[in-house]
Amino acid sequence: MTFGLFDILFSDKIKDAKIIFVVGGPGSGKGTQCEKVVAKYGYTHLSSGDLLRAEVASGSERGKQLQAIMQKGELVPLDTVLDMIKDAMIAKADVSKGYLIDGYPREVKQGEEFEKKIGKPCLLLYVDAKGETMVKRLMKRGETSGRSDDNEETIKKRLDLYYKATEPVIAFYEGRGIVRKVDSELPVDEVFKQVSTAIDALK
Ligand SMILES: Nc1ccn([C@@H]2O[C@H](COP(=O)(O)OP(=O)(O)OP(=O)(O)O)[C@@H](O)[C@H]2O)c(=O)n1
Ligand SMILES: Nc1nc2c(ncn2[C@@H]2O[C@H](COP(=O)(O)OP(=O)(O)O)[C@@H](O)[C@H]2O)c(=O)[nH]1
Ligand SMILES: [Mg+2]
Repeated sequence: MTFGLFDILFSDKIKDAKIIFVVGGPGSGKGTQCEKVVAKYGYTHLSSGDLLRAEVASGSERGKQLQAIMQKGELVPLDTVLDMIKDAMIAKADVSKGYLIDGYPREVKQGEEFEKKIGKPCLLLYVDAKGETMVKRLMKRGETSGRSDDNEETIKKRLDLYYKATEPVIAFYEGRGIVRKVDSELPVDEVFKQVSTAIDALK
């Protein structure tokens, strides 16, 4: 691997910024909590799903391929998501004191690659809700979201993949002592109190 001047400047800039992984099942409330963190703490919110949907919306050839994968509830190639996150982080590097990386890592390998190319997270916020709760919320969101993956069949696949591939991510970072679990069965503001406690504890 070679490092260009650009990479050195980049790692220098984000060295002091806090990186928070926000992990939880589909529909658990990650996006909802991240918006509130942005409002209170001024962190930069980067939703990997939103970045991918923006690429799809651009109508590019790459977007078409992504759309097909997302429609099936599968994971897009690791490098694709990571490059998008990295570019978005660079774009905000001058103004950002912290980053919320929402919906990433989806599997342990994604976390390892992120750390190699970008940096280490200081916290993993685990947004926890029951499977039936998540399905209910997504079906409801699907009435208005316009998201082609908010349908019963794809929701089931996303949930299966979450339990299989993403839950091990939480165990992996528990080993490092940086996981804080919030109970997303509670009302949004109660969940946010737990989120705030976890963020306030960062030094
Ligand atoms: N790191 C990521 C993030 C997203 N995706 C793809 O993008 C889709 C939508 O991602 P996201 O918006 O994060 O959806 P959910 O996890 O279902 O979360 P949300 O509750 O925000 O809908 C996923 O099903 C997957 O196909 C991916 O492959 N890799
Ligand atoms: N009742 C309740 N609904 C919530 C809560 N958090 C999120 N929701 C709803 O659940 C749906 C999914 O939330 P979202 O933030 O998009 O979850 P994400 O898929 O994890 O990003 C949305 O329609 C939210 O309004 C919560 O704490 N309580
Ligand atoms: Mg979301």
